[in-house]
Amino acid sequence: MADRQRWVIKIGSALLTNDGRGLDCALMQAWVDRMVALRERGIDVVIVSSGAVAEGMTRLGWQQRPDSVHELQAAAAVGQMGLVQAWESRFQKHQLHTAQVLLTHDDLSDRKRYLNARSTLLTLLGFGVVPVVNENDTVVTDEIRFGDNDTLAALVANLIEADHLLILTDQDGLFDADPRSNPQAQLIREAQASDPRIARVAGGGGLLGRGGMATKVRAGKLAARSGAVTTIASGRSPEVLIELADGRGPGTTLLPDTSPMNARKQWLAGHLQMRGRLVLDEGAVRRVREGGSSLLPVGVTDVFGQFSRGEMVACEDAAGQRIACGLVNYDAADARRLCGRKSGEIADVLGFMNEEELIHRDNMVVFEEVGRLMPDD
Ligand SMILES: Nc1ncnc2c1ncn2[C@@H]1O[C@H](COP(=O)(O)OP(=O)(O)O)[C@@H](O)[C@H]1O
Ligand SMILES: N[C@@H](CCC(=O)OP(=O)(O)O)C(=O)O
Repeated sequence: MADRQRWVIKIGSALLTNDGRGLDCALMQAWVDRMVALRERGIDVVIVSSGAVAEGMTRLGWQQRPDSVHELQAAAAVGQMGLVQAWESRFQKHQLHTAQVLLTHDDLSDRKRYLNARSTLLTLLGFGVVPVVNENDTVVTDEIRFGDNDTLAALVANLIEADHLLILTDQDGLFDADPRSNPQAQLIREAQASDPRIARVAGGGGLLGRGGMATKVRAGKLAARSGAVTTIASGRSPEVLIELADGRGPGTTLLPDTSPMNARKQWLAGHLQMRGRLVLDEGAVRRVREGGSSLLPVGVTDVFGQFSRGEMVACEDAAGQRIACGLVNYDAADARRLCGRKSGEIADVLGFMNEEELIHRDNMVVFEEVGRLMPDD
């Protein structure tokens, strides 16, 4: 859990559908081949795929995007079939499965549904499945929609605490003016996601998509809340996926204000409910507080509550004072069995081993570390 990265890759309608001429299956295959290469390098991928309306219009033989909401919803329902078929069959070539995940705004604003969506996505990734997310266009109305998939992708990046949000579009990145109308425009290579100047140069989009650059810049700002770095790049060259993984920087990079790790930890602390408590002995308290260490089972004396692997638990000292909280690598029953045991004994005690620590440092927030109070549980 601690050492694999998670990337959300958002692909816009114009790119995916050959500017509305139909799904570009050859380009999709090229992306899929690179996504499989990313997975082999330890990067799990969630795709946010636009294009349902555009593909639905092609399938229904419509030349003009309709104004009526019901016609748009009907087109999205038709086109969504094409999208999922196309993604599934491209991944099938690599013996991998995809999963369709259709979300609405309500799903992410209701706490219970938010946590359910989070668990489902993480479970899918754990099974080696590639989730393909889109807005559930058939049931949303204007008042309750995300509005564009750039925003949806950023919220998905928050949901799964992604390391990276990659927005693939039809331009090389964010320019200092819209390059469609200003051929002299210059590419902006890097900026703080919160910099108001980038919001000023980002304009609206083309005929098929919705948001243009304005929503992509806003998505970068949203994604930064949970520590994700955003890259806006051209999807016409699928090699950008590999270049990014190599640390080369195509397109425009939008950075969180604090370090990605700190932002992610603050997000975790503020957004996940605590499901249980671990009581730490003095040595573990010291190591977690002062030594910057992960929490090992040997330093845990008691476990309270029912929780699953990957859920948030509180860490307390013997007097009940909260020291930290974090995402736990073992469920409550296994954590109980591991109390006081050395990491080398985990496989003997449980018959398997996920990780040698109960909570990895990267998934742990120590109170002083982020200078804020923990959420209520
Ligand atoms: N400052 C800018 N830099 C680059 N592109 C811009 C800028 N302002 C507006 N745009 C427009 O945004 C478009 C991409 O957005 P959009 O059409 O919504 O794509 P997608 O379908 O990939 O979401 C570009 O084709 C471009 O015309
Ligand atoms: N849910 C819609 C998304 C529309 C949308 O945001 O498009 P885009 O700006 O191309 O990412 C669809 O699939 O058509």
